[in-house]
Amino acid sequence: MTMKNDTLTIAVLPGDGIGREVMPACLELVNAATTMAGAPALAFQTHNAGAQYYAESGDALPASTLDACRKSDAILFGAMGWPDIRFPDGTEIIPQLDLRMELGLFAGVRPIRWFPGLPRVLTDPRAEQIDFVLVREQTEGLFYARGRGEIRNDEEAYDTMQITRSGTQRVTEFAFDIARQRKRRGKPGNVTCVDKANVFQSMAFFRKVFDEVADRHSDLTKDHAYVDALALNMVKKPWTFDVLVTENMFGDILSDLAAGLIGGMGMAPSADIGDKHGLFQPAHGTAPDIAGKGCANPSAMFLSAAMMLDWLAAKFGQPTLADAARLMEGAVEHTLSTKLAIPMEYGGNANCAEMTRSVISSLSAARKEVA
Ligand SMILES: NC(=O)C1=CN([C@@H]2O[C@H](COP(=O)(O)OP(=O)(O)OC[C@H]3O[C@@H](n4cnc5c(N)ncnc54)[C@H](O)[C@@H]3O)[C@@H](O)[C@H]2O)C=CC1
Ligand SMILES: CC(C)CC(=O)C(=O)O
Ligand SMILES: [Mg+2]
Repeated sequence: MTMKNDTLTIAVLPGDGIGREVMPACLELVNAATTMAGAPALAFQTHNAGAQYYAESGDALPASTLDACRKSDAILFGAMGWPDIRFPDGTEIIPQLDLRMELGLFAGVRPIRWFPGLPRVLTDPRAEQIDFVLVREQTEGLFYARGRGEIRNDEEAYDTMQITRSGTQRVTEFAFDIARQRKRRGKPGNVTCVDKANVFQSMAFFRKVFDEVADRHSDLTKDHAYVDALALNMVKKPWTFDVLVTENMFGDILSDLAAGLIGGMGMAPSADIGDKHGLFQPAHGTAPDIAGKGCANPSAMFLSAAMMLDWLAAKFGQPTLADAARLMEGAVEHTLSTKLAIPMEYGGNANCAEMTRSVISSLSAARKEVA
């Protein structure tokens, strides 16, 4: 695909809570990195959505915002939701789930890797080798129940899990693609199907379709794990993981557990990818407990934006955008490994503004390392 003109349009949705704090920091860094890399200009267009906007306007995801997301080249998303702001039926305002459905963002890509300089949560020195990708199905699974669940009476409530052949095939194919890309960089080239096929028919079906897809990828290996044992091994030996693929709800839970392995949500980026669209957001939420204090770690937002630049580089054949992504990752790594700034999330003194300043000032060092 070629670019329509010289500029790529990025729909920016800061959202709520710390989403509004880490987003401006991120735009500053992306501007600095793309300029340094000589990459095409990105036009950021900010749009309203989220719980706070709902409280002001009565609309959580305006049609104009959704339309802008559809028309944009990529979407950069902070975080949305606020426990005290709810729809009249009591449900939480989480427009990101609507965006996933509306834009067909079926693959939640959640890489977890340890960065030199981070305090080790796990005592085993092999924890420094943690580097795996969790691929979460995002358009069905147990989240299918959203808006469909039923509290039948004061004694019973029901939610339904949906697993389809097409939904499982596409996310599994996606996971094998990632494993192949990683294998080229020396990783094992293995995909683990994470399920609960010993109990649920839906999960046995997920595993069956996974196996059919795996048979088409003889250059890669596969295995299976029940989600409970997988959770155990995620804590005991996460350095053995390569690519994991799983259902929506399991993926939601495991991705926060995975972030815990490297010390917190502030280092956990993610990408929501579909056939046409890509939305990039940290895996964390709006963090009401720290919002407004300026102390959020913006690194997950930075690393999510780097994933966006890589995705745009591949989509539009613009390698300088990938160069900018390497600069951003390198700058985060340099900041942490030299202890130029230690995020408050990790017991340091660097608030969001200080982390941002340090990462931007580390771009030059990252450029020397990349060269
Ligand atoms: N993708 C999204 O927009 C998501 C939205 N949410 C929404 O966010 C709200 C809060 O949810 P929680 O369950 O509290 O999850 P959360 O991810 O917002 O926070 C969990 C814990 O991690 C900490 N944390 C998260 N990001 C951090 C960062 N960048 N730097 C330092 N510490 C960080 C928070 O302070 C909190 O202690 C809810 O309304 C929820 O629905 C939750 C998860 C994802
Ligand atoms: C608010 C949630 C539904 C979203 C979430 O937790 C996530 O995307 O990880
Ligand atoms: Mg989550």
